[in-house]
Amino acid sequence: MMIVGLTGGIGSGKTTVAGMFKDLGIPVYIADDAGKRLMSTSEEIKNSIIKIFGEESYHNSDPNRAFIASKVFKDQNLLTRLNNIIHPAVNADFAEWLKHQHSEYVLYEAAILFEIGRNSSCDFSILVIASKKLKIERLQKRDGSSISQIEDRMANQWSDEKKIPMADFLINNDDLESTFKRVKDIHSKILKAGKNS
Ligand SMILES: CC(C)(COP(=O)(O)OP(=O)(O)OC[C@H]1O[C@@H](n2cnc3c(N)ncnc32)[C@H](O)[C@@H]1O)[C@@H](O)C(=O)NCCC(=O)NCCS
Ligand SMILES: Nc1ncnc2c1ncn2[C@@H]1O[C@H](COP(=O)(O)OP(=O)(O)OP(=O)(O)O)[C@@H](O)[C@H]1O
Repeated sequence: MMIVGLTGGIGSGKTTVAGMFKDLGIPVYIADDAGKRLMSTSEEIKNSIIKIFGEESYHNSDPNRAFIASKVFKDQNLLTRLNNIIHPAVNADFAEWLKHQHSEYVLYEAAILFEIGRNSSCDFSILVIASKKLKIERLQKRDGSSISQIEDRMANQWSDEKKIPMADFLINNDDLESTFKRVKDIHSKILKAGKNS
């Protein structure tokens, strides 16, 4: 089964795009959601996080995400340590999930893909982009985030300029109608590539 990686900077619209593939019948694995779930259910992850960030990082079994975010997006070394705890657990969870899927291909959606070399285990990669102005507007509307909170996260992700040449398919997520057209176009190209291989 083919694995298609879907990524994009914060607020680019990757979850919105993933939903469009889901509507076309494609199984979608959302790595950010899996990471969140595993942080709340795995004692091993919880203990490793508390070791680094202290007791304030959890309230019982609930991670204090705002507290952890306030630390890691200001300190690359701490973010790498957090990634090193969560990513192997997400990879194992994805491998297990994949065993139960029956489709020509599945979509693996993640905030960081190229940054951690995860694209090398994908058959194709899709990058969602939008202008910085649009991303900030959408995030402020969705989360009420401040510009500095958004910029801290952007600083920990590669720029679109760096990622664009690495992606097999690009989606410029301006308006939903043209994005859905592009999704259908990419979907048929992936299906065709699968038939020809
Ligand atoms: C730091 C945490 C607790 C903040 O939680 P919060 O609910 O505020 O954010 P959420 O997880 O919904 O992510 C929102 C956006 O932040 C950015 N972001 C999240 N993790 C990362 C990361 N490791 N590197 C760069 N940007 C990131 C992305 O643009 C993402 O879409 C959380 O993001 C986290 O645990 N991140 C590290 C693990 C990870 O890489 N997760 C993503 C793929 S598994
Ligand atoms: N083409 C679009 N037109 C208008 N609003 C959009 C469009 N695409 C996405 N949005 C809105 O912008 C916000 C961000 O989109 P979405 O959550 O899909 O982005 P994301 O890349 O997954 O974000 P994050 O990086 O925070 O996980 C959402 O509220 C979504 O409904």
